Amino acid sequence: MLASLTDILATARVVSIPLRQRFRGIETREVMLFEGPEGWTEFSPFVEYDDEEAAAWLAAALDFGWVPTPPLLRDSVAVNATLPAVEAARVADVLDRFSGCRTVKVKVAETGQTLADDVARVAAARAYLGAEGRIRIDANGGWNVDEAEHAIHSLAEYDLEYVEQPCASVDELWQIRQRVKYMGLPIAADESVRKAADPLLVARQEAADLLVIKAQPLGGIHAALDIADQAGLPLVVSSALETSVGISMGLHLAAALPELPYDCGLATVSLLSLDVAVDPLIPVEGSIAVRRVVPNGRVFDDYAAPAERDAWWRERLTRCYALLDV
Ligand SMILES: O=C(O)CCC(=O)C1=CC=C[C@@H](O)[C@@H]1C(=O)O
Ligand SMILES: [Mg+2]
Repeated sequence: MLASLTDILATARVVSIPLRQRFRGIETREVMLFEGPEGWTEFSPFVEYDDEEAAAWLAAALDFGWVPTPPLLRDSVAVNATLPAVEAARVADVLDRFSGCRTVKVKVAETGQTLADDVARVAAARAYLGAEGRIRIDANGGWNVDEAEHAIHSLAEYDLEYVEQPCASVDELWQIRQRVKYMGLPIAADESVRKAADPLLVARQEAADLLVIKAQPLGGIHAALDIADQAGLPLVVSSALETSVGISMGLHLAAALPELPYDCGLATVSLLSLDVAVDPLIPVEGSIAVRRVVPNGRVFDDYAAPAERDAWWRERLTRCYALLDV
């Protein structure tokens, strides 16, 4: 038995934090935070996720709050800027918030937008970064194989580091990987890892060149390290749009990986209009120090979720806890 439900609920707080701009279809991020013997931890599955999917996020929160973290191999992690699907004219404004990041991940294939919007956004990111910067794109599975091939051809002139989840299924990823192999452009899997019944299938099928791993969806730092070890592919650690408490979990995962060849997607506190931490985990000269954070009690009060949302999260946590083997 790791933690009792009573202990978890005793310190639990739910906050509702406005985003600076819309990201993955939301404008407010609701998260639940609680404190274990190892420190503060975060449980923040997106609200539309069902209990079965959310239970892995709870396992992660308990792992970070109640189990000592594995040995750390680095004390800071180089991170990328994350550029939501904003119009090209706003790109510089958004990227100014990511101090010193040499890599930008650009969201593409947003519902309601066109390939021309993506080209304009990626071009603006390249103009901002100059020739030395790295650009990766993330389509969140929004293209079919033909659309992905066409889009990749249109965007390749901006010199892409890799393409994250261009298509939704493992089979489609395999196909697009074959089609663009001649370009030397790596394909990364994200949803095919974190939302899959078998997170290792994409690696076994050779449908990706690298994997994006996220601590909360994969059941925590220890579970993610296990998956990383078995996958045998290069890895990028990325966030789940958490507060600094959840980002700290991701940083500890990144710091424990034997190899870390890419900048990590852990700078997303900069997408929030405020953070819960006294000293937020935001990049300084392109890197974030690996440390735990302590929430600011004033944020708990000023940004407390409304009573009915607080009750919803407590009920959700209780149902997810019942699904865990603790
Ligand atoms: O990887 C990054 O640069 C930041 C994290 C990020 O992009 C995401 C966080 C949360 C939800 C996802 O839709 C999204 C992603 O697809 O990787
Ligand atoms: Mg992604």
